[in-house]
Formats: sequence, C-alpha cells, structure tokens
Amino acid sequence: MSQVEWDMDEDIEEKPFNMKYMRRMLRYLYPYRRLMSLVVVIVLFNMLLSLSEPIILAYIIDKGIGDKNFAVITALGISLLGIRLVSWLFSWMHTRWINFTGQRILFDLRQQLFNHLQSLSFRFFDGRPAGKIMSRITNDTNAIGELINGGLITMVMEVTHLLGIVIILFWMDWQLALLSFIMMPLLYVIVAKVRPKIEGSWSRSRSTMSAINGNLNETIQGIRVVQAFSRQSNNNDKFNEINTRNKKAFMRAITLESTVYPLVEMIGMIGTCIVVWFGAIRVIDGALSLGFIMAFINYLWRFWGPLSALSKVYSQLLSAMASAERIFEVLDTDSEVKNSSNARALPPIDGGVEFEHVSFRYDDNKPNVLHDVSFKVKPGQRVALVGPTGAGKSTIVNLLMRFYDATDGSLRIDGMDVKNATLESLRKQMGIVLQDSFIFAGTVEQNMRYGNEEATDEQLRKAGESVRLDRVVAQLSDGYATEVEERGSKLSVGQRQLLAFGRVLLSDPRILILDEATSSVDTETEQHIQEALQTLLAGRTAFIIAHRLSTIRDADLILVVQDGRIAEQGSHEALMKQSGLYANLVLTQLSMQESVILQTS
Ligand SMILES: Nc1ncnc2c1ncn2[C@@H]1O[C@H](COP(=O)(O)OP(=O)(O)OP(=O)(O)O)[C@@H](O)[C@H]1O
Repeated sequence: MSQVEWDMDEDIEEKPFNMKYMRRMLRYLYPYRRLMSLVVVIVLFNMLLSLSEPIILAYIIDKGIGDKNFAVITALGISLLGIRLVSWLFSWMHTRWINFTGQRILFDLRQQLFNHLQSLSFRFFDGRPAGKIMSRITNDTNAIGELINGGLITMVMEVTHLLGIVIILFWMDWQLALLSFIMMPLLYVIVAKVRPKIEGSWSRSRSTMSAINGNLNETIQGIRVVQAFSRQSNNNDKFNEINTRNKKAFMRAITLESTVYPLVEMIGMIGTCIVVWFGAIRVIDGALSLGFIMAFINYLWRFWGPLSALSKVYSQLLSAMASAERIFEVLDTDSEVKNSSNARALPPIDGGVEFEHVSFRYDDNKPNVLHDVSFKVKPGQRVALVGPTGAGKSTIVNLLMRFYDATDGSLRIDGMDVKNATLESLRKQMGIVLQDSFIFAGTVEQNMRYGNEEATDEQLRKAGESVRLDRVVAQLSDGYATEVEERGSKLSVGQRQLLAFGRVLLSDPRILILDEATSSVDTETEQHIQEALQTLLAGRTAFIIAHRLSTIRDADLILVVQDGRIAEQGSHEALMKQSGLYANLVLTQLSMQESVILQTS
C-alpha cells in the first residue's frame, strides 16, 4: 500500500465525544482562564444587548410611530445606535482576545509536540511516514486549536442566544411561540438525516485533498525516478483518479448543501408565515400591537442562526476528538531510549568499546536481528565492519550510538555501561557520517558548525582544510557563506561527503562511525575523500562499515557480520590465514576488481 493510501485509511476524521480528551484539551486553556472568563462575560453581555434590539424596535413602532412621538423615536434610535457601538467595541475586543488565546494555545501545542518528537526514539519513526507525523503537528493541532478557542466560545454564545430567544418568545406570547415551533420536528428530521451526509462528503473531500497533497509530494520528491522510468502516464492516471474522487466528493457536498439549506430556510419561512398569519389576525382584532408582532418575527428569524452554528461546532467537536486522539498518542509515547534515573555524565573518554553478548530485535514480535555479538576494541583502533547486505552492520552501529538499546547483553565504553551514561554526554563524544549525509538548508558554515557552534573561525577554516573541503568552498560563489539549499542539493555527492566530514571533524568526537560511501565519485574527488578520511580517523576509535578492500585491510580489527552474528573477527592477515568467510569475500572482491581492470584495459 502506498503511503498516501495508508494515510487515508488511518486518519479517521471524526471520533465520538470523549470526556477524558476534552478535559485534557481544556487544560491548554487553563493558563488563559482569566482572559477567557472575561471573554465569556463580554460575549454574554453582548448577547443581551443584541436581544434587546427587537424590543426597542417594537417600542419605536408602537410608542414612537404609533403615538407620533418624535422624542421617543429619537431617544430609542440613539440608544439603538449606542447599543450597536458598544457591541462593535466588545466584539472587537473578544475577537482579538479569542484569536490571541487561540494562537497562544496552538503555539504551545505545536511547540510541545515538536519538542517531544525530537526526543522520541528511532523506533517511533520506523513505522510512521514523515507526512503523517507532519500532518499531526499542522492539521491536528489546528483542529484542536479551532475547537478550544473559537468553537467553545461559539457554543457558549449560541446556546445562551438560543435560550434567550426561546425564553423571550414564550414570555411575549406562549401560544404564538408554540405555533412558531410547529415545523421544528420536520426540520429536525431533515437536518438529522442530511447533515451527516454533508459532513461525510466534506470529510471525503478533505481526505482526498490530503491524498492529492501526498501524491504531489511523492512525485516531486521522486521526480528523477519518475522520469527515469517514464512513469508520467501511469502517475497521471493515478493522480486523475484521486483528483476525480476529490471533485466528486466536493460536488456532492455542495449539491446537498445547496438543496438542504434553502429547504431549511423555506421551512423556517413557513413557520414564520404561520406566525404572521395568526399574528395579523390578532393585530387586526386589536389584541396585539404591530411593533409586538414585528419584534416576535425578528426573534424568530434570529432563532435559526444559532442552530446552524451549533451543529457546525458539534462536527468541529467530533473532528477535534479524532485529532486529540492522534496528538495525545504522540505526546503519550515515551522515549524508549532515555536517561536512566541513575545516569551520569560520561567523562571525556579514551574510546575503548566492548560489546558483551549483545542481542537485539527491532520489533518485539519479530526475531532477533543481532545474536550474541561480542567484541572488544581498544582506544584509537580502527574497526571495519564487513558482511553481506542486511547482515546487521548498521544495527551494531545504531546500538553504539544508542539510537536503540540492546535487547540483551551489555555495551560498554571505557568500561562504563552505556545505559548508565547520559545520552547527551555519550553522543557528544561520538560522531557519525552516513553514506548519504544529511545536509541542512543553510550555509556551508552553518552546516559545519552543527555539532559545535562555539568553534572559532580559525578552527572552522582548519577543519575545512584538513578534510579538503577548502577546495570545494573555493569554487562556491560565497565561500563558506554559500547557501546549500535543502538536503545540500546544490552540492555533488562527493562534496556533500566532504562537508559531512568537515562537520564531524569540527565536533571532534572520540569515537567515529562511518558508513563508507559506495557511490562512485570521480577519481580526484575519491582521492580527496580518502585523504580527508585519514585526517578524520587519526587518533580516534573508528567503526567503518567498509566496502573498499584498502580500507578493510588497513583496519586493526575486522568484524565479519553474517546473519546478525560475528562470524569471524581479527586482523586481515589472521583472517586470511583462516581461509574462511573473510578470505572468500576478499578473493571474490579481488577477482571482481581484476575483471573490471581486464574489461577497461
Ligand atoms: N528500522 C528497522 N526496523 C526493522 N527492521 C530493520 C530496521 N533496520 C534494519 N532492519 C532489519 O535488520 C536487519 C539488519 O539490517 P542492517 O541495516 O543492520 O543491515 P546492514 O548489514 O547494515 O545492511 P546494508 O549493508 O545493506 O546496509 C535487516 O534484516 C533489516 O531488514
């Protein structure tokens, strides 16, 4: 299943109301409780002001126009204007405060999620596509933000509005009030039946939109592969299908809405007509005044607005529940690899490493990937990890960096179990250069300083020279200040490798882990990389996932990994003498090199 489809299946848009989540969401409002209480008071006051308008109008008609009393008309007209001005001022204030609070809550929530995500272990990221995690930080926080800021206030406002109107209508004339609600059951049936369909279509429209985004993202990221395999036409078909689904869902939602809402208005209108009809008879009979009946109808008109606003808040509430579940799932995930309660800072290390009967599995339901791995490395030694693909070389390195903790056995650095050392003190003294080193958007200098922001300019320049990065930098338009764009896309593979060397050299780790690049670069860059490597490795304990025979031969210790076990270990000479797996590997590589030489000569 592609990531996009997986996302669609997984991301349910609405969940039933859950009090536990609600309480937890409300906790984000707690720091702003004073401001929010003030907002509620203002909103309620505004509501009362607004509810007084029809009554004032009724007085203007009956006592002003009816009795031809200009003083009443002027006084009440001015008070209407005053009410509008005060309402406008109060709405301005509460809109500002609500938005301010909403943004603060979103800010807090996003920040909390981001901080938490960064601390999570690799295992969390293993099973989750990046797009999905990103949508939690953006879309899901927005859904929660919208509810706890706009939604809840709307709820308070509209419920009081509705209650106020009903009370006033019954207070004015209970018989007319009962008459005006005669159409309510029919209205309820229509809304209850159609509303879920409309919501469903909107939700399908949103999820197909996120599928469109996912598809676009995948295509842009993989455009080289797309074009290389001439997949444009297949991709077009796939995109067309998702695009059509989105169009259909949107059209269905719009069609339903444009049918139902006028219908709702019409039913409301019928209710009003009934009131007007009976009201008119009573006005003619002299039992009711004209102003009274106008005010009554005005209140009736106001009745439908809050109803529709409340049903919107209700679906906002359900979608916030789904978002809350996803967000709290992330926030409740504890980092697996973390400092133990008795962890202490690792003092400056010499770089001795010992694996003792280490076993490991990535997933508790899957078999072990490493079995009983044991070896000892003295400070400053160079270790080459060799073996077939999927044998477990990177896994050994992952355990050394404590990206994962060993399932069984122990791992010691300078005699101290890594589980007793704080993660920061451990990782500060280790450096890692992967095959395709991740380069961040920013300048060459910013990338180099990534592991050591305090480095002086002199140290930076020296490190650049040592790893032959200076020659690369000399060719760049702005030297070290050149922007390298996202993932270092402005640099070649070899240049990125040298920059990664520079970065790790500047952070000066005692233990260095290196995944030797397999991708071929030109002979000159290759030579620079090899020279840079010698500088980088000097005086440090180094673990190299090695592919070149020359690197392997130079190592003090070679670990031959096969099926998650150390099949052989020792120096090149010792292992060659054994005539085992390693000797075979070397012979195969030599014969391959010979055939390449023969073919090219
Ligand atoms: N994050 C992960 N989650 C689950 N299984 C994994 C994960 N990473 C690796 N594996 C599995 O663990 C085994 C060892 O993988 P590892 O990456 O350590 O091999 P390797 O020797 O470094 O291979 P290569 O030379 O191809 O990089 C493989 O079977 C692989 O499928």
